[in-house]
Amino acid sequence: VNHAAATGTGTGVLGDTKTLNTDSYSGGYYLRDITKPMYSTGGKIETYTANYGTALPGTLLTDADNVWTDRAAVDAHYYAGKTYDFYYNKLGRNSFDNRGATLKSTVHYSRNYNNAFWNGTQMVYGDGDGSQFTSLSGALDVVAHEITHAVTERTAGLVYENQPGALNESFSDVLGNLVENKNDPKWLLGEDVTTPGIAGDALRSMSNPNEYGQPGHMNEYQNLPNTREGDWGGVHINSGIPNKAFYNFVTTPGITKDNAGKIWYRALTQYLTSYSQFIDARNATIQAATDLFGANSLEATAVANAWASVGVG
Ligand SMILES: O=C(O)[C@H](CCc1ccccc1)CC1(C(=O)N[C@@H](Cc2c[nH]c3ccccc23)C(=O)O)CCCC1
Ligand SMILES: [Zn+2]
Repeated sequence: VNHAAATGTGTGVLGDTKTLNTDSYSGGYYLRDITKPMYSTGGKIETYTANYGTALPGTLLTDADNVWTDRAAVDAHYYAGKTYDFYYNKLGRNSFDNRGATLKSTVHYSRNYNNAFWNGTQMVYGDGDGSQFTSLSGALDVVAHEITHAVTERTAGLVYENQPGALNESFSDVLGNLVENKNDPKWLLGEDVTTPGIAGDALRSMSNPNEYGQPGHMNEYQNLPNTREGDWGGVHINSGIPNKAFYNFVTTPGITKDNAGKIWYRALTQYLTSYSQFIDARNATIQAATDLFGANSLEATAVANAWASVGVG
């Protein structure tokens, strides 16, 4: 029997019901989406389970009746599809390599694992310990954050240390929130999966980085050692500065989320390189805004002002 696209239903991490694109192959259903443009060159979205171990990718998930109850898997699969759709429809990019590469996710990585990551080949999600986190694939901004690391790796290649690393982190937070597209005035990151017992908190805030221990201005830049303990020079800490710059830009009257996303994406993919510093990101986003909207446009002016407001340029 050949592959045939099927539509299943599943329950997500937060208990919501979702429609899933699955593959009815050889009598069973596979957690494999073969409906996207990427499939014309063999690309698919596939979701696996590590069965609480650390061997990757683990086992491709199957189901007998196309009603899916593995909540972490349902959301990893559904949110990978949403992220693919955003990049394809809004930014004209066909998967992270722009050549329709398969998007592979693994859930139930290890035990009580309070984190998620892109390992250079695929997305990997822990289930959290139920206190610090719930299953991390339950947040669209987290899923899009991880997939954007893959995009950055294939384009600017910003090295994961010091200022380039903080830019790498920031582009993942920015695209993560743009893909999630919530009406969240605080532009939070990871709010759906952090501390399930506490409402209203998050991992990071782009509107007020200080709320979660991040600097929001160059005069608060944290010079940390380029070691694991130093978060590789504070890539998850100093990202608060470019995050705040983006927040100031996107909340400028007259600036739309779509146009802000196009500018940041064009800077990432056309102008930034491995060792770009914050000042280079300022220049790249001004250039991208100029390319797209003109030298004296509202966009170009607002970008310059946004970076100036965090002490860059
Ligand atoms: O993609 C990333 O930047 C993070 C990848 C972290 C990682 C890297 C290498 C191997 C393992 C894990 C994962 C995320 C992150 O920002 N992690 C932060 C914060 C964090 C999450 N869980 C933690 C547990 C302990 C300390 C910090 C954390 C970090 O690892 O710093 C991104 C969105 C949500 C989780
Ligand atoms: Zn990251």
